[in-house]
Parts: sequence; structure tokens; C-alpha cells
Amino acid sequence: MGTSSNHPPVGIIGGTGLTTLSGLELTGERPVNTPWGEPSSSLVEGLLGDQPVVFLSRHGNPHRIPPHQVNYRANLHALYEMGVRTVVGVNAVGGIHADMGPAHIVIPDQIIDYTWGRASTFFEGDLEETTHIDFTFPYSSEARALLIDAARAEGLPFSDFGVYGATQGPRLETAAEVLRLERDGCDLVGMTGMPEAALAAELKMNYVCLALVVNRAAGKSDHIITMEEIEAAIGQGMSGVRRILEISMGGLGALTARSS
Ligand SMILES: CSC[C@H]1O[C@H](OP(=O)(O)O)[C@H](O)[C@@H]1O
Ligand code: HPA
Repeated sequence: MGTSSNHPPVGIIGGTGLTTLSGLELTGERPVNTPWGEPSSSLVEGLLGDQPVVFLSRHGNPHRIPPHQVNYRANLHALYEMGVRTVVGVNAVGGIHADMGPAHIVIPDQIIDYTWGRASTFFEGDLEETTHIDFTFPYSSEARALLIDAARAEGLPFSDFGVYGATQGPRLETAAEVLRLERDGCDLVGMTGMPEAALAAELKMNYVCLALVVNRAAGKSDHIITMEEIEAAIGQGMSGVRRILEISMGGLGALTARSS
């Protein structure tokens, strides 16, 4: 067994195509419960290099929870209780920007939230005061820089910018909806980026999105979207995502908690 750094564990929330994290030297696995209910999966503890990691599968393992039914509050709270202060959310996305085709990696810098009806805050119920967190920059700039450096070092096809449009799902979008997202300034579309990012911010955790484009968004190619093309893009691109995680992990572990 390898030796562990003294850094707190980094949380990795794996999405479509990343239900388990190969390369993790396992140190434990436990089911947990939280005041917000059960997380999507048990929490898998291990080492990536010498960095402690806690891995959680957003859609469960096996993949069975649709995006609008993920218990995002339980997921983030469970990671927080394990000592995690920096979280990487790995997401499969549709590419809207012309340069963001299948197997392209994106480290986005902004979000627009189109989801509805999801439990999206920890600040509700019997409160002593209302709380409005700042969310100007939803992703940690330090964590983004580490992922960008790793993608560059590996020579992977990637973009260091992008607006993630979070839709409700579970259906994919219409072509007109994607045109609207594009007019709004979205470069990517996915179904799970929110409220995950906002809940991490409420807990003062650093949060960063590592997105793999698995299809061109609806209407942006000459064909409809198929699961076959999505699986092919995952097969082509997820190894790069894993490499970025491996390379950046020590730096992510060294980050201090979000200041605002
Ligand atoms: C057609 S795949 C859609 C599915 O994949 C993405 O999940 P995740 O962000 O967890 O990787 C997307 O948000 C949908 O849930
Ligand atoms: O085209 C998409 N739309 C929404 N979510 C997605 N997740 C992967 N591809 C897509």
C-alpha cells in the first residue's frame, strides 16, 4: 500500500461513463446516510498517487438514478462529512460550441441553470436567518487551473472555457432548445451540473467541473443523438479524463477551502 499525503481527501463525483474509478488504490468503502437522505452510492475511499480520494457515483452503481432524481444534497453533504473540501464533478455533456465535438474535454468557467423542482439548497426549513451565497464564479479558479495544466501536459484536446447549461432531463433537448441555449451563451449542455455546484458553494467547498463531450447537442449535427455515439465518445475520451484526475490530484488536495 502507498503512503498517503497529509492533505484532506479530494471528492470525485463520477457521472455517465465514470461509475467506478480505475487506478484508485482502495482503502475502504462505506455506505453512509446524511440528514438529507442517502447519497447515490457508497463512498469509495482510496489513493490516487499519494492523494486521498473519496469517489461517489452520481447516478449510482450500477447507473440507475436519472439526473432529476439524484439526491445532490446527500451527495455533497456525505463528501463534506468525510472531510472533503475540494470536489471534481465529472460530467458527460453535449457540445454546442463548434469546437466542442465528441471526445473533446472542457473545463468550463460558468453555468446557466435551467433546472426546476430540484432540492437545490441547504438553507431552508427552520432557519435563524436567510442566507444568500455569492455565486459569481461557480467554479474554483485554482482547481480549474490545475485541471487545465494537466490537460495541456497530456496533450489532450481540450478547451479552458465554456458555459455549462444545466437542463432538467432526462430527455435530451430539442434543436430549438439548443439554439436558445446557444443564444444565451451556453457552450455545453448537461443535466447534472446544477444544483451540484451551488450546493458545494453553500458548504464552502472548492468545486470544479471536468466535462467530456459525448455528442454534438441536438440539431448541431446531421443526425439524431444515439447511445451508440455517446458510448463511443466515452470509450475514446474517458481515459484522458482519468489522466487529468491522476495528474492534478496532489494539487487539488493542497487547496484550502473556498473563501466566499
Ligand atoms: C445521454 S447521457 C445523459 C446523462 O449524462 C450526463 O450525466 P453526468 O453529468 O452525470 O455525466 C447528463 O447530465 C445526463 O445525466
Ligand atoms: O446533449 C446532451 N444534452 C444534455 N445532457 C447531455 N449529456 C450528454 N449529452 C447531453
